[in-house]
Amino acid sequence: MTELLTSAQMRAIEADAIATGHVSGLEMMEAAGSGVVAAILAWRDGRDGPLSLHGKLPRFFGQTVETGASAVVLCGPGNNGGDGFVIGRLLHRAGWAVEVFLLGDPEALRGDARTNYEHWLEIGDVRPLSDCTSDRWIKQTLVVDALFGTGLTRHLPDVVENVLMATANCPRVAVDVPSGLCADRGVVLSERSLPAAHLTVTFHRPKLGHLLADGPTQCGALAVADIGLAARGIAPFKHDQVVSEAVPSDLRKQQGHKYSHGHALVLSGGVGRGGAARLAARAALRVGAGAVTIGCPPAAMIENAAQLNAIMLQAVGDVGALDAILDDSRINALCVGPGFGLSEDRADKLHALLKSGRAAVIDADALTLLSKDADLRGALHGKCVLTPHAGEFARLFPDLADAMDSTPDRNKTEIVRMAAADVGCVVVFKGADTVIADPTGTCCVNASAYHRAAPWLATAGSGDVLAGLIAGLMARGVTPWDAAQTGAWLHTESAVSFGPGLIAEDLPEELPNVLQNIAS
Ligand SMILES: NC(=O)C1=CN([C@@H]2O[C@H](COP(=O)(O)OP(=O)(O)OC[C@H]3O[C@@H](n4cnc5c(N)ncnc54)[C@H](O)[C@@H]3O)[C@@H](O)[C@H]2O)[C@@H](O)CC1
Ligand SMILES: Nc1ncnc2c1ncn2[C@@H]1O[C@H](COP(=O)(O)OP(=O)(O)O)[C@@H](O)[C@H]1O
Ligand SMILES: [K+]
Repeated sequence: MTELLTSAQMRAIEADAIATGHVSGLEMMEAAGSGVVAAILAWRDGRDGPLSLHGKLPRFFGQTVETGASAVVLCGPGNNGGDGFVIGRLLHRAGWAVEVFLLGDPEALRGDARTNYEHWLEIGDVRPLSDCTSDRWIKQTLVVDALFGTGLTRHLPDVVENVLMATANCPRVAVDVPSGLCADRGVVLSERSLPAAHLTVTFHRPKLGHLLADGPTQCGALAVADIGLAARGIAPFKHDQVVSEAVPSDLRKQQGHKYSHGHALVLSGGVGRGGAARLAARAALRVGAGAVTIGCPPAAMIENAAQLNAIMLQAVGDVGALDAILDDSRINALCVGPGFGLSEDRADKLHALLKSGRAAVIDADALTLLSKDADLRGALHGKCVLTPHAGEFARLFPDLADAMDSTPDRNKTEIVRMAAADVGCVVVFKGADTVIADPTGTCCVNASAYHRAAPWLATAGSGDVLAGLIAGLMARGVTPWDAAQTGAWLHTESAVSFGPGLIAEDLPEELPNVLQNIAS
C-alpha cells in the first residue's frame, strides 16, 4: 500500500526525522537533488533509472552524451530552490553546462537553501529570474523547475508564469511538483495554461496533488526518490488522515456451489432502457458472483430475454413483486440505478431495496432519486455504496461540491470523507481520479493516471460496469469498502489491459485476463 501525502504531512515527517536525529535537512536536500539528477541522467541516456517510474517519458530530445549537455536551473525562494542549487552543482560535476536563475533576493535565502546557494557560488553565478528572457531558450536546453514545491501558497507571480511559458519547447523536469501545481489538490494556481513537465521527481511518497485533478497531466511522468526517510512510515497520522492508493483484495475463489459465491440482483428500467443494467449484470457475473438476476418491468421481459443467457431474469411489476423476490435470502447484493428511471414507482422500489438492508450499489438514476427525497436518503445504511460522478455528487452534496471548487485547502479526499460520514456509507466519487471513502474516514484514490492512464474509460456505460463490479464483489462476500476499492481498481486495469478503442461492453470481457494476471 502506498500512502499519498499532503504537504503538511510531508513537512511533519521531515520535521520529525530531523528532530529525532534520523537525518538532517541538509542531507535530505542533497539526497533530493541527487535523486533528481539520477532521473535526469537516466532519461537523457535512454536507460531505466534507479527510481521506479510511473508513466512514459518521451525520448529526451536534443542532447546526447556525445553532443554535451546544458541545463538552466530555475530556483525559487524556499527549499525547492535549495534542491535546485544541489541539482545545478551535481549536473555541473557530471559535465553539464549549467546556468542558474533565482526568483527574489538572494539575501532572503535561509537555512539549507542558503547553504546550497553558497556552494553553487563556488562554481558559477546566480542571475535574477527576470534576466531569463526567451532568447536563451535553446530547444535542447534542459529546464529544471525548482521554483516552488510543496510550499506554494498562492497564485504564481507574473515573472514565473512568463518564464514557464517560454520553456514549452524544452525538455522539462519538475522538482517535487511542477511549479504552480497545488501539491494537495492537483489544481494549477494560475490563470494561464502552463506547459506540463515531461518528468516530475518527487520525494519519499507521492503527494495527493500528483494524482488528483490536473496533477498527472502537469507532472508528465512521475518518479519517487528516497531522501533517507524510507523507514519512516505514516505512524504519526491518525487513520482518518491517511490516504492510500487503491489496491485490490485477494479474489481467489474458495470451493463451493454457485450460491456460496452469492447472488446479485440488478434492477433494470423499462423497455429500451435495459442496456445499462445488462452491462452491470454482466460485470457482476464476470467478477465472480455465483448467480446474477436482472429484475425488470414485465413489459421489458422480451427485450431482456433476447439478450441474456447466463444472467437470469425476473419480472418485477410493483413493489409487492420486488418484496417477493427479496424474500429469497440467497440474494445478498443489489445494484440499482443504471437505466432505472426516475418515476415515483422507481422511488418506491428503491425504498424497498434499501429497507431490505442488503449490500447495495446505488448508482446513476438511483442517486438522482436520493438527492430529491430526504426519506430515501435516510434509508441508506452501512452496506450501501454510492457511486456518483461529478454531476451526481454535486446534486447529492451541493455544499461539499462547492467547497471543493472554492476552498483552497479542501481537496477531493477530504470532501469525499465528509460525504461518506454524512450518509453513513461508502462513497465512490468517480473520475480519472476516483476517490473512495467510508464513514470512519478510511480513504483511497484509484487514479487512472501515468502507467494506468485510460482516458478511453470516459465512454458511455463504463460507470454501469463499475456499479456491477462492486455489486458482484459484494455478492461474493467482500465488504463494501473492499468491493468499492477492488471494483474501481479492476475497472481501470481492464481498461488499461484492453487499450484504446474500448467500449463499455469490452470491460467485463477483459476482466478474465486481469483476474488471471493478479492470481499468477
Ligand atoms: N527539509 C526539507 O524540508 C526538505 C525540503 N525539500 C524541498 O523543499 C520543498 C518545500 O520547501 P518550502 O517549504 O521552503 O517551500 P517552497 O520552496 O515550495 O516555497 C516556499 C517559498 O515560496 C514562497 N511562496 C509560496 N507561494 C508563493 C507565490 N505564489 N509567489 C511567491 N512566493 C511564494 C514562500 O513564501 C516561501 O518563501 C519541497 O517541495 C522539496 O522540493 C527537499 O529538499 C527535501 C528536504
Ligand atoms: N478520463 C478518464 N480516465 C479514466 N477513467 C475515467 C475517465 N473519465 C471517466 N472515467 C471513469 O469512467 C466511469 C464513467 O462513469 P459515468 O460517468 O457514470 O458514465 P456512464 O454513466 O456513461 O456509465 C467512471 O468509473 C469514471 O471513474
Ligand atoms: K518545482
